[in-house]
This record gives sequence, structure tokens and C-alpha cells, in this order.
Amino acid sequence: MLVVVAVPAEAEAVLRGLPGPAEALPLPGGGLWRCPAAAVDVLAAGVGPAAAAAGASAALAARRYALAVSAGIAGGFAPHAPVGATVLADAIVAADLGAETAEGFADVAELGFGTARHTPPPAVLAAAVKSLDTPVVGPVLTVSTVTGSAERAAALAARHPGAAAEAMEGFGVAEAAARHGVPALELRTVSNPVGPRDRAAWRIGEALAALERAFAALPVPVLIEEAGRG
Ligand SMILES: O=C(O)c1cccc(C(=O)CC[C@H]2O[C@@H](n3cnc4c(=O)[nH]cnc43)[C@H](O)[C@@H]2O)c1
Repeated sequence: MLVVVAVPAEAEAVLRGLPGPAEALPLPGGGLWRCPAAAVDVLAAGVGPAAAAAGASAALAARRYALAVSAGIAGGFAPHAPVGATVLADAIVAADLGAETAEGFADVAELGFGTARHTPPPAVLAAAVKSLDTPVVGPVLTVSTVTGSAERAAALAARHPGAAAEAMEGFGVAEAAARHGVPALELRTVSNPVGPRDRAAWRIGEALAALERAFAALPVPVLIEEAGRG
């Protein structure tokens, strides 16, 4: 299984949750750690969808994986996902990839340029949900620009009913995985509320601790088996 995060601090949290030691392996553009006992590789690909897609694609070209997981901290949409919550995506959505039109935002799919949404395999998602302590399940929105106002948060929530979290890498990982014929999952732990910019409200340490707990609980062999069933 390939786990793609943005930064080394997230990779370290994931690795703390996995059994056994990890060894660092070279990969163009990002740090990759291999945890053989867990059958998991962890890649810190950088922040944003482009870095995530580039890094994930490099890893997926170098090794056959059954499943790609985008993971890390995220903003949570109230009331669904409070700070400290663990979120599993039932849809990985490109939320600001498209065009502003006279009728409002048109996403890349509405423009006729591919997909704006990837759906994790239901059996993989179900196995992950079953293993975690009351995860929030809902769409996770991938943005290139972090939401900074209540108005923007409300507009995203209105366009994506049930949206649980906002992050910056999931759609990039899912697009790269799709090109390699690999299913994708997204797991996020909430560090801050989506809305007005308030760095004092961030709880990054709490979110990283939740990320470690989530990867300690995930049944990686079951996820790999279910992903392989297609
Ligand atoms: O400077 C700010 O006000 C600010 C507010 C929220 C997030 C950022 C980031 O630079 C986050 C980058 C990093 O963390 C993930 N993340 C965490 N919270 C959010 C969020 O509310 N919206 C989008 N991404 C978030 C993200 O996946 C990146 O890897 C700065």
C-alpha cells in the first residue's frame, strides 16, 4: 500500500502508527520510507495537488501497489468534522478545478475535461471505517487555495452537501493512482475548522496524534486484499 502525505511530519506520524522499522528510499522529488512489516510505503510528496500527483505517479511507476492512500491533516467542515476528528472520504473531489462562468463555478467535468471526482472502492472504505473509532465519512474536497472565509466555506458546503473536510492533495493522488489502475482512499485528521483564517485555532499536534492512531488501527492486509478484488 502506498500512503502519500504532504510533509515529513505527517509521514513520521503515519510511520509511528505502523509496526516495525522503516528505511528511507530515494525517489525523484520526495522522501519515501518503506515499512516492510506493514507492507506500506510512505511518501512525503509536498503540498498541493500538483506535487501530490507528481510524487504519487513517480512512486506508482516504480512499484506495483494495490492501493494508494492520500493522508494527512485537513480542515474540517462544521458540524460534520470537528478538530481532532478522523475523516474517510466517500468521494475525493477537485473542488476548485474548473472555470468561473456567468452562471457560477463550472468544474472540470462540467467543462468536458475529465473527472472532478474519484470514489474509493466501497469494500475498501467499509473495511477502513470498521477499523476506526467513529470516523466521519463524507466527501473530502481538494483545493489549491485554502479557504479563508466563512462565505467560501459556506459556498463549498452548499455545492458539496455533506462535505467533511478540505485538504490539498487527495485529488492529485487519486488522479495519479487512476492512471496506474490503482484504487485510492483518502484519510484525513482535522487540524482546524474550514473558514476564516485563524492560526491560533490550529491543533496540528492533535491532528498528527490522531493520524498516528488511525494508521495503528487500519487493517492494511484487509485493505490490500479488498483493493485487489477490484
Ligand atoms: O495560512 C493559513 O491560514 C492556512 C490555513 C489552513 C491551511 C494552511 C496550509 O498551508 C495547509 C497546508 C497543508 O495542510 C493541509 N490542510 C490543513 N488544513 C487545511 C485546510 O483548512 N484547507 C486545506 N488544506 C488544509 C493541506 O492538505 C496541506 O497539506 C494555511
